Amino acid sequence: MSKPMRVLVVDDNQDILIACRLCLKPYVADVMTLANPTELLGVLKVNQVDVVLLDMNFTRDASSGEEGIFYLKQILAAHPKMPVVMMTAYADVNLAVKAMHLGAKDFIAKPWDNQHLIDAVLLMSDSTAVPTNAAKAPAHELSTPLIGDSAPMQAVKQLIEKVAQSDANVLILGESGTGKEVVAQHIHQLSSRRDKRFVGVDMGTLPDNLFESELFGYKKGSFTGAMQDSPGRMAAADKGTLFLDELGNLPLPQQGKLLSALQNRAVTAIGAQGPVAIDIRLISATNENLYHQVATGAFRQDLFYRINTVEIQLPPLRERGNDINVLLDWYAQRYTARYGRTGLKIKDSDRNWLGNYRWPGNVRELAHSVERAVVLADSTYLDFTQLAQQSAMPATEPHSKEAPSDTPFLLDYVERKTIQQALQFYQGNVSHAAKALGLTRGAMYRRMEKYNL
Ligand SMILES: Nc1ncnc2c1ncn2[C@@H]1O[C@H](COP(=O)(O)OP(=O)(O)OP(=O)(O)O)[C@@H](O)[C@H]1O
Repeated sequence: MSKPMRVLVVDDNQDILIACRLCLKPYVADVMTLANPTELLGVLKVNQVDVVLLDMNFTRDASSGEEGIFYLKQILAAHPKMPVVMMTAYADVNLAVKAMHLGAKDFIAKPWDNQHLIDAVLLMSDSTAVPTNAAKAPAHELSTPLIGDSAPMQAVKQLIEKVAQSDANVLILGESGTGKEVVAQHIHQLSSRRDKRFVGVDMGTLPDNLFESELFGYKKGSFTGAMQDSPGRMAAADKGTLFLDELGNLPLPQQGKLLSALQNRAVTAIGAQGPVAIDIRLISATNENLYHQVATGAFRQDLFYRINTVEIQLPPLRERGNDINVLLDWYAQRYTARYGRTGLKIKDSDRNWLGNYRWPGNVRELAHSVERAVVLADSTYLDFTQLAQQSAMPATEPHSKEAPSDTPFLLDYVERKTIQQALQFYQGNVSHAAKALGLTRGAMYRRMEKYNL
């Protein structure tokens, strides 16, 4: 965390206020909550607030988002530099875009992914430099170590070290949760660009209509609500590293625009007179089969060649042998310390089956499972009972029309099964499955975490 922050959450739903408080408390100095937005300016007057999380709708059943826009304008009129993050339902994304054009720094779709919420808030401590949540200030310490010395991970680490010495474009492939972003950060930190920015962009959640303004930037007055110049994320990464996550989801028209910026090594902001040169190291990642996409025409071959000078394939966790054990210990230590439960141990019998478990969600799933096992632990051992029960559930039951009568939580059962089937249908592609289910990727991950998928 860069500095202790004081966050104000404004939402008329008490459950949301509590959930935000619980989620953010360990990471910030204070989380204030406010159910009545009419008191907002008064609260801001008498309290030091570093970030405001603002709901878009306050009146019961309202969905226009106009209230959120109204209060956003009020905040920015009185505190022009206040970072405001809008909280919006999935269907409100267009409104959220409008809010960002009016000066909001970011938006979070409800239901949110906890890590996304935490990241969005923490990155606001640096929000004056770059317009949105994807820029990370130069850091000399790696935020996450790359745990694991199995043979496939040793090969990956060697490749990381080699490639870090050059400016070659890198494509990282691997299933969801295998650590693609962690690897990208390591490459940056080991490279000569380490003192400059690592700017990450999640292409999977970037709305199509924000692509150009977010990546290439815009000039003040170039469209309604463009109240100040915004450099865009490519320019923000100048001399540093640009990390394009979930690149496989990029629609073809945007692929063309990206390719031309990469070819010309220059970007033209919306409303600008001409291009500005950029010097970036590009790292891309996807869990899509890009070779297949190129073959079917869904991904441009020329763009593919440009981004994959060097390719790093991350093995799934189930193929990393003893790394599972090492990661179990590493995360156990981390979470027992975080929850004040040091001294808890992992039973040998649990280690055995966890070592053979398939870990479809890879390291992300392992980390969440250990955190939950710490929270549920009795006085001696981490409690993996929930994971054991869920992993024993049948993967699919295509011919069974009804849930078993002894299923304790019918809704959860049906939801889990539907998500599982969607994931299977899309061969583990979280973005596609989420889209088919009408969920954001964040909401999808939340459910995958809940059901240990
Ligand atoms: N080798 C590792 N050691 C420690 N933690 C790891 C490792 N690999 C991944 N993680 C942790 O697992 C989680 C998922 O990692 P990351 O976001 O990098 O995966 P990803 O492959 O980019 O996932 P997605 O494709 O879903 O975006 C993060 O919390 C990360 O810190």
